Amino acid sequence: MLLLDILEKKTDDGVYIIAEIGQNHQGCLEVAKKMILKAKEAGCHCVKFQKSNLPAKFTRSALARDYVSENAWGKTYGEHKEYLEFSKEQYQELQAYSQELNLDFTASAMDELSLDFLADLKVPFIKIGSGDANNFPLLKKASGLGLPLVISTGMQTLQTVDKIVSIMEDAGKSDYALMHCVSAYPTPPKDCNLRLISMLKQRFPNVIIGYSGHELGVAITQAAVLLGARIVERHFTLDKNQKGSDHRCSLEPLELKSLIVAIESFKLQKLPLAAHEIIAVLGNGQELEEALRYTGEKKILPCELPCRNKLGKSLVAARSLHKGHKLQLKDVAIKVSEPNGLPAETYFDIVGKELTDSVSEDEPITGNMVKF
Ligand SMILES: CC(=O)N[C@H](C=O)[C@@H](O)[C@H](O)[C@H](O)COP(=O)(O)O
Ligand SMILES: C=C(OP(=O)(O)O)C(=O)O
Repeated sequence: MLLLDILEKKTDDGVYIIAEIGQNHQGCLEVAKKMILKAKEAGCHCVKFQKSNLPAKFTRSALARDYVSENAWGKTYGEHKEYLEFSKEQYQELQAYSQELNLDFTASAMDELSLDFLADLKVPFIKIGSGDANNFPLLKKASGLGLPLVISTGMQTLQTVDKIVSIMEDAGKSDYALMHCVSAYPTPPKDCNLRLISMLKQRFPNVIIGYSGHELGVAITQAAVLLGARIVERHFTLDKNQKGSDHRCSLEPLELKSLIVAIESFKLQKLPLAAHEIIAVLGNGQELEEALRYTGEKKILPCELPCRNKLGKSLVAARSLHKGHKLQLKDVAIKVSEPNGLPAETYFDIVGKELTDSVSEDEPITGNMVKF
């Protein structure tokens, strides 16, 4: 199945399934290849990795901070992330292997250099993860690459989602999808907020809506499809008990296969179903009911705050700036910063605002440094 056929609305049949290998390969190329093969055997259409250029994605102090966690692959967060990054040659090898298996191969671009990297690799589409959904310059650049985009919306407000759509519209882009997502690992069923899929479909009738899930099990993702999600992304693992932050909320091969078989059995032309019809189809479980309960507007949920604080993007100084300086866009970069600065969605709001304090290059621009 081609993602583009769904994005260009050439078919109203089929759900495109992405196995998010992410960093569950444990930094090992052979494990990554085995995962690609298992994803193919499970019936996926695409395998996805995460691509970062570390100094472009993180500030120096975010990379230097100690990473004390049972999931750490290094003493500092930078060493941990470096351990999990593949080189260009390794990407090429994984891409060639996926192509042999007739599987789409791509990654999320977690900074502007990684966008260039993936465009050079000629991936079939680029994923923008929730951590960059409020990174408006990255979205603008991505919208100009001539490649389809799949954009997640976890840990963001409705205002930010509206802005993503207006950036895409300004670029004349129609080959993109929005993924409903809640950035909590694992996401408790009551926070899955699945009805936001219907809200997104209504609000943006010309945009394909998908679901990137981080909950345990497969029933809630099946419900997402019955609500009309046309793209599904789930983290994938060979063994949930391995070391690593994402394994627990990932699907093992047999579970992923069972999800795909279930999705293939749905009569997509008859969708979307209402919440009570979904419960009738999938069975009456408390978790499903919680996930389908109407919770109102799209907002940043308390369960997403740990992820937003750890991996959300902030405004940082692109060069050292003095107190009294009036900020221009070229003064500001967007990175994961420790401590956090102003959230990335304020990027355009700070133009012309005066700094009340000096700030060094690569340090966060915080709210109390800017005269609003
Ligand atoms: C928001 C976002 O990027 N989330 C990603 C996709 O879901 C995750 O895979 C993170 O990369 C992962 O959880 C980070 O774990 P650690 O911090 O242990 O490397
Ligand atoms: C963070 C990512 O995705 P999501 O926000 O969909 O979990 C990603 O694809 O790297």
